[in-house]
Amino acid sequence: MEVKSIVAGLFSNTTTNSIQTPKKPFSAFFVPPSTISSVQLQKRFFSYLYKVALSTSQRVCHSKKIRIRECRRNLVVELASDKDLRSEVRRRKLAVFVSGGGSNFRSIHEASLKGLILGDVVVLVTNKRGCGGAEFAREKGIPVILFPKTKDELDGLSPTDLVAALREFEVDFVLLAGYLKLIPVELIRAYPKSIINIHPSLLPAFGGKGYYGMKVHKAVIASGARFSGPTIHFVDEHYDTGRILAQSVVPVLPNDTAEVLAAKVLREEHSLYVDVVAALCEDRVLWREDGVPLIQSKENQNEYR
Ligand SMILES: Nc1nc2c(c(=O)[nH]1)N[C@@H](CN(C=O)c1ccc(C(=O)N[C@@H](CCC(=O)O)C(=O)O)cc1)CN2
Ligand SMILES: NCC(=O)N[C@@H]1O[C@H](COP(=O)([O-])[O-])[C@@H](O)[C@H]1O
Repeated sequence: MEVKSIVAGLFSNTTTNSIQTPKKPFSAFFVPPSTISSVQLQKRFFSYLYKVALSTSQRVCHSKKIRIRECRRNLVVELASDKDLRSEVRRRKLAVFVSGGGSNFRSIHEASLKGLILGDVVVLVTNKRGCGGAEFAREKGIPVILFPKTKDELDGLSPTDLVAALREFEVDFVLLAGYLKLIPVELIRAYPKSIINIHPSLLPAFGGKGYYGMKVHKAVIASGARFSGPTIHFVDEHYDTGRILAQSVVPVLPNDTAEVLAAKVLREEHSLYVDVVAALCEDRVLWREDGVPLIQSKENQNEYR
């Protein structure tokens, strides 16, 4: 029998929307408060419960851990999988790559500060030291790295040095957000299934070399497409050909200009990117056997999208 049902049995008939208290105390352990102090009683109760749960968990649910915490004068016994405990205790470290204003970067940073993302932006990477994203990072005390090294940016890092720098920052995930240079194979090999990019169209349409920024939205309008929207995908060696992870749809209206469409898509990007990064940091991205990545619902572990 799974530990959860044993533990639930301890709290049968109690309402689930309040801190649970035992309905049928253990006669062997439940000594009327008049005999011993309530603190001693609680300690004895916790100890018993922990032994029961632990022994059962060792027999039945090796992947589960018992987390017993005292809530006011009552006991709440919860089951947490290794994954829950790990994701609960370890915030992920994020590197964001930008080339422009950085509104997606700002949105992710603010979501992190609000606790919507179980991770923190620990470094910003850009090919344009004066861009809006880099300025914002400096204002927030986030280190800025220049990449790549070019004739305009002699201080830029080489691919090898970039990988070393990201390792130094203990980066777990790399998020491209308006970065306009090709990510080198050295970084892709160093961070397998850990680099994602947001693109402002429904890939595979309107993607690839030459498709960035307003060029994308102008092409969508000119094509007569009735829908557009952002795509978040894993990054491989080529532009916009990595595995698609998430998309969101935006209607293209007959009198939409490229600028109007860009604004609608960008708004959708901010929401989608925060949701996807939150899933990444909570280990809710899983890979289907045919190689398609799926996002597990936070509310229902049996639902994916
Ligand atoms: N290895 C990868 N690197 C990058 C990817 C990727 O999927 N794999 N995505 C891009 C972002 N992007 C689309 O989402 C993109 C960015 C830039 C270009 C492009 O054509 N760039 C021009 C140069 C533009 C400039 O320097 O101003 C070019 O290469 O000629 C296409 C798609 C980020 N990196
Ligand atoms: N192909 C890459 C590309 O076009 N990326 C796009 O650049 C913009 C960056 O905005 P931001 O700097 O405000 O986040 C975003 O719309 C993003 O989808």
